[in-house]
Amino acid sequence: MERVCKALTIAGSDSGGGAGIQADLKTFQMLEVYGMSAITAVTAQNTLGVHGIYDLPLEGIQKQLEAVISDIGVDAVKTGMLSQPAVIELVADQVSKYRLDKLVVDPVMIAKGGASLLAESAQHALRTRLLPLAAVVTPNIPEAEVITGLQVSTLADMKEAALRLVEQFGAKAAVVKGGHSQGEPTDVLYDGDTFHLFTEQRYETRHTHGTGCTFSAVITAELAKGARLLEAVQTAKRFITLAIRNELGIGAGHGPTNHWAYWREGQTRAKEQR
Ligand SMILES: Nc1ncnc2c1ncn2[C@@H]1O[C@H](COP(=O)(O)OP(=O)(O)OP(=O)(O)O)[C@@H](O)[C@H]1O
Ligand SMILES: Cc1ncc(COP(=O)(O)O)c(N)n1
Repeated sequence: MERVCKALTIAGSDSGGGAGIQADLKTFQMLEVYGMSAITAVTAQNTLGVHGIYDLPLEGIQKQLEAVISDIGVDAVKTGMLSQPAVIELVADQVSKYRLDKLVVDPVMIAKGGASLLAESAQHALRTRLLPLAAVVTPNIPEAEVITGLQVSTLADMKEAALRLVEQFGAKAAVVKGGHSQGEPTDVLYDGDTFHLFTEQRYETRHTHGTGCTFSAVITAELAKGARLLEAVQTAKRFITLAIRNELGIGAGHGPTNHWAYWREGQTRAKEQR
């Protein structure tokens, strides 16, 4: 029997299917990783925005985590929308208790449409409880600014923010994503030792809902398979670039990305080599 790699996402549900739990599970599947979820909140959401947020009771979140960790096992785990400070405390406790060292923290704060997905009162717990446990943290530019207190405009600022996330806040590595910058989107990885830059062409499209979730889900899936962080980020950049380039044109607002584009490219390449 083949060895099955398993990844868990702890995040919010996006009824529209483009971000959150749904984006994470689709991404895991496309990378041949068995996906599991612990839902923190249910959002009523589509490409036009977030129309309602319904937090789950803490007990329900804890039960989901214990159920999957105790029986199925987890090779890597990621966090997305955590909503409230108590959820961060709970997740930090569980990650420590079960020694889940391949932890990818996507510090989701605000949805594309402007809805808040993390209470301001939770920022302290994010900084002090979760970041020190992270194998890698993957903020976009506004999130990096909130966490570090720096103003991030240039590539040098992105590097400084990534450095601080590691040296000051205790993450083992950080990727500051450049989707919100001007010009070519460059992502900056600092692995505690070296900076690595990942640049691709910018695609002018409104279909970028869930890019951050998808990007961090690829990193999680690749770490679950045993990839090194640098390789995992390289794969994430390729995956998200293809997912944006091959847009699906769904919905009247910020549509989802194409979660099967990377897989399809692999299929095409395999056919050509036959
Ligand atoms: N228009 C674009 N063209 C190409 N790549 C992009 C574009 N927008 C974002 N990216 C890439 O997508 C990934 C996610 O970056 P981004 O900064 O958008 O994250 P995010 O804001 O957390 O996403 P979201 O909040 O939509 O989930 C990064 O690799 C970034 O460089
Ligand atoms: C449940 C959930 N998690 C994360 C996001 C962030 O994605 P985006 O910034 O693209 O709206 C979201 N909108 N909804």
